[in-house]
Amino acid sequence: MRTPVLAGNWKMYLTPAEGRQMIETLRPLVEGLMDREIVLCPTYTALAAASEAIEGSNISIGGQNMHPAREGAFTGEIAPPMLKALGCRYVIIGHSERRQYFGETDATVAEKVRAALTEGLIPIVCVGETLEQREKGVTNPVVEIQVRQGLAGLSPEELPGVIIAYEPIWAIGTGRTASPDDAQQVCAFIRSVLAGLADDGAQQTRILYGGSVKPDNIKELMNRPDIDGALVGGASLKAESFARIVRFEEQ
Ligand SMILES: O=C[C@H](O)COP(=O)(O)O
Repeated sequence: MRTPVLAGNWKMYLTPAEGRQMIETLRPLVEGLMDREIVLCPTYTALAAASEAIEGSNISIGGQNMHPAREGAFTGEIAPPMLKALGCRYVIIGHSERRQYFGETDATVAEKVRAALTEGLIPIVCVGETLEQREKGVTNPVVEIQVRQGLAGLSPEELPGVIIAYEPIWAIGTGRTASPDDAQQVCAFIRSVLAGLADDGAQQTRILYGGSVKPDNIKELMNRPDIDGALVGGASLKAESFARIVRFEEQ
């Protein structure tokens, strides 16, 4: 039995005050839901306010990225122990926006995954194909390379400590969601790739879907056997819509 994960990625939105307000509104709407993990990933500057605002609740926080080193002369970067010190339990690694705009590769993803696990952070590792790759019919090989290289060097025992987020790039922020069946197909394929790395571990590893997840499609997505939750962008900025997603409630 895999515990569902509903994670909100605020990207470069919400100031500390706006983030705090969002969490204060969210808390009563998701209170008592202990059978799922509820995660918010604010900007670095909103992490401290979010950390205070979630205290005593069933909501956790995570970083959107981090540097793999524990410290060093890396202007503008944030180290894993700094995320930990702010109360983060999770960290998103290799989001397609990081890969597209900031030159992240499967090799840097692998380095960061290792650093996150060493620090006791749960990495949410993002993979997914472009529209061009989907149209060429190469989704599976593209995703397989990202999974294998991004998780390179992990032992079979470490695998269940990682969360994979399948996010087709063409579905991010476009309002165009992969159909639940298409998303299920790729998530099942990812699980088969994981099974090659760790037989039992693959059954325990959570695989999320991301890309225009909304209250009106979450239920259908969660009905699929290999989709264990969602990584939500736009719809996680408002407490009401994120709460509906967390509760698997259609509008
Ligand atoms: O990290 C979240 C994804 O990029 C999905 O974003 P979206 O829900 O706005 O499409």
